[in-house]
Amino acid sequence: MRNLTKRYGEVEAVRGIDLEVARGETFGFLGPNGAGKSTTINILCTLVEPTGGTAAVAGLDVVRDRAAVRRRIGLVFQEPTLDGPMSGEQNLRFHGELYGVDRRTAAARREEVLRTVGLWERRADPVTTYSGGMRRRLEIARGLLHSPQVLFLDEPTIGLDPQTRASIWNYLARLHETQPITVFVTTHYMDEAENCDRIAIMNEGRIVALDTPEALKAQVGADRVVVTTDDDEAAIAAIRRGFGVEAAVHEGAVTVSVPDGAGFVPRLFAALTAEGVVVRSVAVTRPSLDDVFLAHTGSTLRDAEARGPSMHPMAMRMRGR
Ligand SMILES: Nc1ncnc2c1ncn2[C@@H]1O[C@H](COP(=O)(O)OP(=O)(O)OP(=O)(O)O)[C@@H](O)[C@H]1O
Repeated sequence: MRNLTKRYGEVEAVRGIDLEVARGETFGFLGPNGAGKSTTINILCTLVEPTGGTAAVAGLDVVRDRAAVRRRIGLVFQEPTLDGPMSGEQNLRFHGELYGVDRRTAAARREEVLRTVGLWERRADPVTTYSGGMRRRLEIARGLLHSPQVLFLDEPTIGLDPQTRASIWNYLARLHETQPITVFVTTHYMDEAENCDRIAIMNEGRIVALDTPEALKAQVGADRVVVTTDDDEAAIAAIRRGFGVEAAVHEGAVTVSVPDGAGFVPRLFAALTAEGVVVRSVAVTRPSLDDVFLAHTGSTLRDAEARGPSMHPMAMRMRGR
């Protein structure tokens, strides 16, 4: 994307995005409701034309080479778009015919994607008998059927229980082992964003943060080390002398902020023991992606999740077709 913009009348939904996602990358797209994520994905999927700037997917311009882009992408929406009375395999067969999947290889390809998402044994059962997680996995299988180079997932696990969400990410990880597919995913779940190679946080039409989850968390600042001792005053003095940092008692425990908590703990132990201070417990908390999100957008991911999904033009538009 190069200086990508999209304006809806007075609303500047996307305000000049520059972004490059590498082949084979799992890229997470986060942001509060109304940040412009869906608009951006809609442009990449050729469902919406940009007002300005350019975007290319798999090397092809999303405006000039629209049909070619469509053949190279797979889409998984929040809104279910499966045919319930048909079996899992029939759904895939139907989709394969729509997408012109080669008939000679179609059956083998169906088996491959159904095995990837763990639904091969249930392929003949009507989709109405599938659980929510199984349906979502079938949608992912369907998105993969025509061997896309880029898979777009718009909140693929919303409304699913934590175990099922984890299993879907397992399938996505397994997918990466077998094919060099690029995955572009929006999510409101912090733990899911952790699975991404890199994430971008969007706010008010702009990308406000872009890096690996680890690097983003490191930018937020220090780890917090919380230690309970038999003599907090002596501990605080020892930390000041030994490390030149100020510790303080919060909620009954000595608390200190340091850049590398895990590396600090053994040295802290040694210093306190040398001073005759007995350490009862030590805990290290690292900055979470929620802290990152909060720092950049002024709200937490959980706030964003609690507000729920707003209108999703991509799913609405596709259903309307
Ligand atoms: N078809 C449209 N017509 C007019 N305004 C729109 C349209 N689609 C999106 N917008 C506006 O553009 C802005 C960005 O919306 P968008 O749906 O891209 O955000 P989002 O980050 O995907 O949010 P959500 O997480 O709620 O889906 C919002 O102010 C929205 O109201």
